[in-house]
Amino acid sequence: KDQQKTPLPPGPPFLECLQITWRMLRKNDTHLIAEDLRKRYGEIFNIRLFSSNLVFLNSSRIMRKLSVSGQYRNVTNDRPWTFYGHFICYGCRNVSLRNYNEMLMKVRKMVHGTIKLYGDGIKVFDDMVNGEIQILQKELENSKLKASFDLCKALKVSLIRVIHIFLTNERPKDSEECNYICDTVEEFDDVDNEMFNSVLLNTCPWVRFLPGRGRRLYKAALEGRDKLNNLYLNSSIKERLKGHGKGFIGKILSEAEYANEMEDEDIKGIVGEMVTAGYLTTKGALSGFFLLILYYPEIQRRIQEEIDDNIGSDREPSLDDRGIMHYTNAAILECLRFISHVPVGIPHVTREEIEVEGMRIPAKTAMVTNYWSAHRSDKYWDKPDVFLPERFLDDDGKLLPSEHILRSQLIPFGIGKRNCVGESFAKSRMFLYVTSLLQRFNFSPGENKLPPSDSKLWMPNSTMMPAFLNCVVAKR
Ligand code: HEM
Repeated sequence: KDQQKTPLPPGPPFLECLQITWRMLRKNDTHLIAEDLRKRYGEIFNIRLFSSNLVFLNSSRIMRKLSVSGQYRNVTNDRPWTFYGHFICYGCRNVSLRNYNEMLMKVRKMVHGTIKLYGDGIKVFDDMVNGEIQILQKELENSKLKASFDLCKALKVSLIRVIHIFLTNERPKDSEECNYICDTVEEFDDVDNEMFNSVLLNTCPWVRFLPGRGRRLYKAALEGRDKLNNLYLNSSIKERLKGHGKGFIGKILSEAEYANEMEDEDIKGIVGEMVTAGYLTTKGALSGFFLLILYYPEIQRRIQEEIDDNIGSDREPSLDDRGIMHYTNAAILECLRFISHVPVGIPHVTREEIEVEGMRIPAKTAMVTNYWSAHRSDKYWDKPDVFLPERFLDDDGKLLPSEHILRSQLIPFGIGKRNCVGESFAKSRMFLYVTSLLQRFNFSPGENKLPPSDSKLWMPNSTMMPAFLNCVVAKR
């Protein structure tokens, strides 16, 4: 009786819910639909589908309240069932698709500890990434004769190489090995992404037994997964990497052996996830950043000025420089806000019924963390649809401190118990790539048309990135 008194969050009427769901399935632009609905219904709304509910959380305030505050956090951090998690990730044995329990906390702690960049010192990380950036720089230098260079493609190879070194602590031996690694990672990522978004397989898992698209996709995902496992976790590589205890795989294998709690499937799930999460998101972030500076040459010029004044041209940028590069940091933060690379995050699920701000969210309800609206709402941001790094600077041109109210609205990596474990890895690579490339090159639009500057107009995907990025690269 009491429950009936507390209403569900507001939302559109039943027929409109059906139309909305159909559009989400067809176009995958959940973030844009959700922003329209937020304007009508506010920070929490509900899309009702027969007996189930899909609740949208549309501001950092409400996401923080539900995932961080003690009253809620133990019951709002599970994940929904997905075909991908169940059939490809060995029954959700990676990090992102596990439910919130003691084992997840242990796995997160282990991954955090292993991913911790500065465990071996900033210098080791600088050297690893800078070595790869130098290879990319050489490629860019050779591109000067071409009228238009596909920067997306060059970044892709470079970032896959970084992930490979991060995992194994070894550089690819030669171009043949590098091509094989790139092909394997890309093949896995493409099919992984498609499968993650496949409505057909997520709603009707039995189609994997029938001839047709669903079965083909399922088989391709299994093949991609096994090829990746063979690349990184075959028995001789495991032996070698565990032996030197370096790189993510070496460290996690030693940790797992020590803790004696992880099975082969856990390691495979986690390593596969490091490849997809570690590569795709950062590729999206960097290609988005360089697209934006092609549209805003003034911003490119100001970053270069800051590099010239603080780092100069005689040495490579280092993570130690971050503290003095206020404008560059502001531009990176603004890029993360403006694009919202993972616009609707990974859904959370309630374990028990909860009441929040006079609304009831039943147990087992999927909650969509709508980062897009959190970053584009005019309630929290002045001119939200304008790319404006200055918004993160104070009157003296210094970066606003992280506890500043405006900075607390920016949550591209999520917050609370399920926040991104790769945040510092992603931010560090962004800083080094941006500063190292702008130190040596000017980027300008090429002859071909560019994708639109506003990610609102890009092809929607679970990780947003421009489809291509043709530009002219000139040595400074
Ligand atoms: C610009 C780059 C990146 C962005 C914008 C990003 C964003 C996110 C977001 C929004 C979430 C979901 C948070 C939630 O559910 O509340 C997440 C989770 C996660 N991210 Fe990232 N991420 C990035 C890079 C990375 C990297 C480089 C790695 C690994 C090397 C990584 C690994 C993960 C993992 C394992 C999770 C799941 C955490 C959990 O469920 O407990 N991410 N990320």
